Formats: sequence, C-alpha cells, structure tokens
Amino acid sequence: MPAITLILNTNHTKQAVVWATPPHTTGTALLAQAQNKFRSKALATVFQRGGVALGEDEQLPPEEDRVWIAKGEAYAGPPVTLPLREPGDAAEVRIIAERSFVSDEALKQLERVASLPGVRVAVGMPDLHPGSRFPIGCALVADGVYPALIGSDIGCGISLYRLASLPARLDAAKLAARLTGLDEPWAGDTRAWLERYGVHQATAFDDCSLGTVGGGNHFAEVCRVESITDEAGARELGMTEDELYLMVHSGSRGLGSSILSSQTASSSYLPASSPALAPYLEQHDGAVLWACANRDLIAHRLSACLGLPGEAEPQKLLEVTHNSVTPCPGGPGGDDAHGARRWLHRKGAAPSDTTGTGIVPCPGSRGDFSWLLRPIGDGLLNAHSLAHGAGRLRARSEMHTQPPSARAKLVDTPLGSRVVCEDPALLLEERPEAYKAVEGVVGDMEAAGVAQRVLCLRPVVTYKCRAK
Ligand SMILES: Nc1nc2c(ncn2[C@@H]2O[C@H](COP(=O)(O)O)[C@@H](O)[C@H]2O)c(=O)[nH]1
Ligand SMILES: [Mn+2]
Repeated sequence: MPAITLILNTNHTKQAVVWATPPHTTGTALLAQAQNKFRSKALATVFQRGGVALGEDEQLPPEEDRVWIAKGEAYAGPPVTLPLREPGDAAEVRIIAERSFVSDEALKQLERVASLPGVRVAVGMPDLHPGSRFPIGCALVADGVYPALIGSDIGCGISLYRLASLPARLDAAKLAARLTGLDEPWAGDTRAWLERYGVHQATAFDDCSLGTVGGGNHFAEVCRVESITDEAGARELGMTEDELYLMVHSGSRGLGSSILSSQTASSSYLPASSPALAPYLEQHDGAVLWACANRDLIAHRLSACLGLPGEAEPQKLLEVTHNSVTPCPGGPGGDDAHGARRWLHRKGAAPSDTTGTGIVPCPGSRGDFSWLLRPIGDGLLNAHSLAHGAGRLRARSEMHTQPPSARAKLVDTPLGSRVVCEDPALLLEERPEAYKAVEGVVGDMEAAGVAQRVLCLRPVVTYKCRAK
C-alpha cells in the first residue's frame, strides 16, 4: 500500500506518514487523517506539490506521495519548477488600478508570471489579488499555454437569469428558508442534462457534483435592480426594476481540478509545438461546457425551490467564463508577426469580447452591490478583459478574528439581504469586509476607458451552503 507523507504547511519538520490507496486518498480523507495525526481540527486545506488545493472528492494523483496541510494560510511548500525565460524576451506588464488597493504580493506574482517564457502581455485588473502561487484578476497573452495559470477551477464564471416578477412583499428570510437540498446531488438525469451542452464524456463528477454551488467564493444570489445607468443597455438585456434575478457563480467543481492535476504531473508549459496541447485544450473546453451546464442546473434547482409564480424555467440573460484560455483575438497584440497563434489566459478576468449583448457582470460581495458593465475601447489596453469581481482584499485566515457573539449577525448584511451559509468558517471568511469595494473597481475601469456602467444589482438572498 503506498505511503503518503502529510506535512504541516507552517512547519515542514512536522510530518506524518499514512498508508492509503483510492478511494481513501481524497482531500476529505487525507484532511481527516491529518487532523487526527496532528491533533488539530483547525486544519482545513490539503495542498498538492506546487500549491494546488486537493478538492474534497478529488483523489491525490498516484504519482504524488506528499501533501502540505494548512489551516487557512497560503501554500508554503516547494514550488513547481517552471522553465526559465530567454534573456531579452520581455513581457509588458500593465495594471488597471488607480483607486483599488493592489497588494505588493499580488504585484510580485504578476511580475513573476510576466517573466515566464513565451508570456507577452500581463494585465492586472483592479480586482488583482494574490493566489496561492499565481495572481487572480489578470489576463495574460502567451505564445503557448500554462495550465497552472488558469488554475483548478477551469470554466468558473458567472451567469445571470431572470427568475420572476418582484413579489408585492419581498421577504428575504422567507425566500432563504425555501433554499434547501441544493447541496445534495441532483436526482435528475445528469447525462441527459450534460448532452444538451455538448458534454458527451461521462466523468466521476457528474452524478455527485453537477448542479451544486461548491464551496469557497461560489454563490447563487437572488437579486433585484437597484438602479439603471444605461437605459438602452438594460433594454437590450430586457431587465427592469420590477423583477427578481439570479446570479450564479460556480465552475467545474472537481473536474477542472482533476484536469490540472493530471496536467501538472506531465508538463507545466505547453508551447504550440507540444503534442500535449491539443489534449489539454480538449479537456479544458469540456470543463468550460460542464461549468456552464452546472450554473444552469443550479439556477433550475434554486428556482424550483423558490417556487415563485411566473416562468417555469429561469431565463438566462448573460454568461461569462472568467477562468479559461482561448486563442487571442486577432489584430495588433493578437497573433505574432508571423501569424502564429497566441493564447489569452484569463485567471479571474471577464472577457470583454463576448458575443450577444456583450454586457459583463462585476459582482461585489454578498454585502455590496454588483454591476453589469458594457465593455468599451479596442481591447488592447485590457487584453480584451475586465475585472471579474471586486476581488479579495483580505486573506481567508485574516477573517477568523471576529468575536463569536457577532457571528449570528453575519447572516444579515448591511444591504438588508439574507445569507444562507451554515458553514461557520466560510461565513466568516466570505464577509463583505473580505472584499475590495466594487465602486472603486468599477471606477478604475471607467477611468481607464475600458467599461461603462449599465445597471446596478442589490442582493436579496445569497446562497452558499446548508450544514453538512
Ligand atoms: N454578489 C456577490 N459577489 C460575491 C460574493 N462572494 C464573492 N463575490 C465576488 O465574486 C468574485 C468572484 O471571484 P472568484 O475569484 O472566486 O472567481 C469575487 O471577486 C467577489 O468580488 C457574493 O456572495 N455575492
Ligand atoms: Mn470564479
């Protein structure tokens, strides 16, 4: 039976060896072993080599024999070694953030990725903040593809739906109470649902995860229009102040993570000539479709729970994927001088070149407004991308200092909305104060001439999770 070494992330001399084979090598199983061995229930994250978190249901890849166990702090194990850059091969770094706070660590991470071989342009959006290894809130143009820059939640994004007419008396607590069973696997036919999105290959994640929000920053938020800045834009979307809407933020759950794990085991950089590029892109594109199907199923399930009078199905108004790699749009800054394809990596960045209305969401937090924006300009300054949200201001670990008596209040927000989050740690970590002010982020994009305001949304109920 293979030995797996559990290493304390904050003190690498503290190690424990466990003997485990699948199915006992999931994130949940290894975390339970670590909590037991190190006698600490506060341990919360299992990192793989290089800093990719092992998902709850995800198996540790068979070639890995050690993991780093953290409480909530950033990964402190050894980095995955990336190839060195050729001398004189400089990338351009731009930051679109005059008003929004961007930490030194985030800037350092952006500069580090800009120095990777083949990277041509690195743009930090106003929501730029540090990730475990790579920055979040950025768009990167490169000659090849770096799977690790897109990260484990391939296809994560935001979809917006019309739910129903605004009830005469809007009672957020009553609506919140109706949201039950959403963390359980969906009882319907996941295969048939996925086929509609062109996902023909079954995965281990379909039956257990499709249609569930997932942890972390993911959410499903019932909201209403607070104000309209651009009447024509609101009309294009068909949005009014008399209706309830639903914003869903989720991704490919464990699927993207399993794709990244298998990838990082083989290669960290896929230049155009790599035979591994096409297979990675095929898996990546499948995860993007899976994530889209997932958000629609979450909307379907949540709408059924609410049982509001009106349309049988939520009507999708817009959708963006903010973790992905796509061929760079043509024109200057796109392909290279010889017409070779370049790749646009978006790690927490919304595309500003979407089809349809082209309008893009910029969520704030559960206690802040969210904006719908119209991208403007030629896309060169901002690498055809916008901020994908307000962005994290404080690390999760910093959010645990709230005195316990204040916790009950966290389910009511300053905007009068209600939060369903029965995981006490997550309730603290996702407090509105953990995020930058969306006003500054939107203001930065307006000032840079890359976006205009269309409409502002106010949260009514934010769904995260029920107790396990
Ligand atoms: N309206 C809400 N916005 C939220 C909430 N929690 C987080 N957020 C925003 O979404 C983005 C998503 O970021 P990602 O890196 O996890 O993809 C984040 O930057 C926040 O600004 C919420 O509950 N409601
Ligand atoms: Mn996301």
